[in-house]
Amino acid sequence: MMRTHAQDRQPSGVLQVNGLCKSFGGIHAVKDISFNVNRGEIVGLIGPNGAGKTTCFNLITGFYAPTSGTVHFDEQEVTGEKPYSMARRGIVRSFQKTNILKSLSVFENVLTGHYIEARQPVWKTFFPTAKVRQTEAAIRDSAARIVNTIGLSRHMNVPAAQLSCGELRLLEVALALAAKPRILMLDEPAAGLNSHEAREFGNVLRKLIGDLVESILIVEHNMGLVMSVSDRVVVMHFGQKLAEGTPEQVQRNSKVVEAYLGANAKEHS
Ligand SMILES: Nc1ncnc2c1ncn2[C@@H]1O[C@H](COP(=O)(O)OP(=O)(O)OP(=O)(O)O)[C@@H](O)[C@H]1O
Repeated sequence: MMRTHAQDRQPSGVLQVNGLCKSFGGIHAVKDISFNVNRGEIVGLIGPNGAGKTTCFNLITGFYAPTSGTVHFDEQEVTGEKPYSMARRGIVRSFQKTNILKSLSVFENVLTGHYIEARQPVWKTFFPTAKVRQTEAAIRDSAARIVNTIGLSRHMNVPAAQLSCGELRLLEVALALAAKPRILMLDEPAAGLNSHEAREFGNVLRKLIGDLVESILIVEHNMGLVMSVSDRVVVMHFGQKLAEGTPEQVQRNSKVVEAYLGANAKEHS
């Protein structure tokens, strides 16, 4: 399925975040954040260090319960549900490195992700009934499709230990895709990538929309990647929403420029 650009469509909200707040003791990490992620969109969530992006991400994926505010997915309230429940609904996040088994091949890693999702014990593979054989074939087809879409088919049988940094980042996304996300949640997926690898990574993300996932929410410091891949960008600063708009709009927004310049000035002082 080809990607239809989000702006060509009627917006239809997959994820709605409303008035979300999270405090840790006296620290207000997230203060009254509201935004939508619509079907067919990639939304970038950006902001200087400590702005509250990861906290916001953890609230949406169920790793933290909000102090107040709501999260709706497909018009159903999911506020405060546990991560496994969010994942079952289709809100799936990727994890850096931790889920990759270095001695297994790319294909085997993605297969493993499917077994976890299908809750089919691997031993059943050795005593297959017709139904198990059918599930097995569907799992292998799905894993192959994911590896192809993610652009790692050349490395299908290569152990993960031999992959480059850029390929490992793609494999992390592939593992998340094995859990059949509707909205894919990526927290700094391009960490450590050079500009060429980040561009390739962005191209892959765009291919996923409308094919393997409905939407993507990406938290990322690599501005080149966020601005080239996102349909809309939400900017956070000191826990609050500072701006929202197309990449062009937020890059021209003087409050956004000031927030980043201020943060950089602090880092370099
Ligand atoms: N578990 C926690 N306990 C106490 N304070 C926390 C906790 N998690 C985050 N914070 C604080 O909340 C604020 C927002 O942090 P958060 O990690 O969400 O920001 P961020 O925008 O993701 O930053 P970065 O880009 O550096 O990862 C920071 O002041 C941070 O110190």
